[in-house]
Amino acid sequence: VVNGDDAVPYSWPWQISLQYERDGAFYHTCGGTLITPIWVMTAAHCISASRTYEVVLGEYDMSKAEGSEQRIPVNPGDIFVHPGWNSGCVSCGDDIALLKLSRSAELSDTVQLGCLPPPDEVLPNGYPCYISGWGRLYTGGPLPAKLQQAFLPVVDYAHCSQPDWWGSTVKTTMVCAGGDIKAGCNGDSGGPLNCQAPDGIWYVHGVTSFVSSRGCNTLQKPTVFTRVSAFEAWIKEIITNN
Ligand SMILES: CC(C)c1ccc(NC(=O)[C@@H]2CCCN2C(=O)[C@H](CCCC[NH3+])NC(=O)C(F)(F)F)cc1
Repeated sequence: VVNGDDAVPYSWPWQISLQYERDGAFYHTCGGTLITPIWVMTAAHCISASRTYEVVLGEYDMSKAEGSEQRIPVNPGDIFVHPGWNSGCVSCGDDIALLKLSRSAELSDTVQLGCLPPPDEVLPNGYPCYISGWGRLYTGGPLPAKLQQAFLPVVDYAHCSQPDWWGSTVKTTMVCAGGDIKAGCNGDSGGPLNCQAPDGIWYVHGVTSFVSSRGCNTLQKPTVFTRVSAFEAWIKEIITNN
């Protein structure tokens, strides 16, 4: 997250860290959202068939064990990438995947479920949301130890698809947010775009998908998220049938 700040510890308790194994150790590669005690939603582009994954819940400061962490392996056969995903075309959309954990997470003050928005709900321009993640602090920069967050207002499709913004690269199955000095960055992929409804409930409206290859916080290139409300039938189908 570029130009964000340290989140209040465990204030986004559905945020997870997706980690892959290399030489016996695990490394953060993407964010994700716990949507049921045993299912995690992340981005399809975070998944490589050849890797072994683990989900870390109840994480805050990656540099120390704080006692709330739960490390749960993901079995390779329990990774469901959206059938429409094309790894050579992030702008084609469908950048969403579901991971079934090898055991249920224990819910607590530090580990909670993220709520899915009403199906097909599209937020208006300027709606206040927050991105959270352990992605780079600036383009090409380091990963933070502590979970970061940044205020990222929605940029509606009419604005986001303008020629000098994302043009035809953005689709209506995506949500844009930001476009100024705050942005997601590499490593935030798969994480949530958190938006509070008038009744005070937080909903996860986006799965962090892409930023400009010219730099994470490029003006008029808002962070682009998979629009969760466009995929609720698929999410329900996968969870119901597996
Ligand atoms: C023009 C369109 C097809 C297009 C749009 C944006 C990009 N962006 C990028 O390639 C930048 C540079 C590093 C990774 N990255 C990204 O945007 C990657 C997704 C890459 C998927 C493609 N392999 N996502 C992220 O870094 C993010 F924002 F989710 F945290 C690439 C292509």
